[in-house]
Amino acid sequence: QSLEDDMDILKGAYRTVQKTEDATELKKALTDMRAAAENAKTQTPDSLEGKAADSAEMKDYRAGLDTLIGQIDASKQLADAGDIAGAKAEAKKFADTRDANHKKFR
Ligand code: HEM
Repeated sequence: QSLEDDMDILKGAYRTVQKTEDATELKKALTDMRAAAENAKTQTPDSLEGKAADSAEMKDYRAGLDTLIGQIDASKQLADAGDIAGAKAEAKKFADTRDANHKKFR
């Protein structure tokens, strides 16, 4: 599963997170997003090709994904507690993390 595959999964599942009011569907989409973000951490983006895994740039890249994973977990906790509106409000923050990291690494 390539980084592009991971990003395509993030895109599709994020759309579901934003659209759905169904708790089961919401939780599944968040779980799918988390797995894709975890897999993306094992990859090297084209923009960082040749950088060592422990380089500052690669650490910054993985930190961006950890920020997203933290937000996904916060949203999932709210969804698990039955707070669908809260989970969706938390999920609005994903877009800031996406945009900031796309500026740096895409
Ligand atoms: C909700 C969060 C995010 C969504 C929906 C998203 C979505 C996407 C999409 C649709 C693409 C284009 C994929 C393609 O070419 O087929 C992409 C590319 C990319 N994204 Fe994201 N992204 C998200 C978060 C992030 C984060 C947090 C990072 C890094 C920390 C990141 C790094 C990248 C990079 C590096 C590319 C270019 C892929 C390459 O180098 O081949 N994205 N993203």
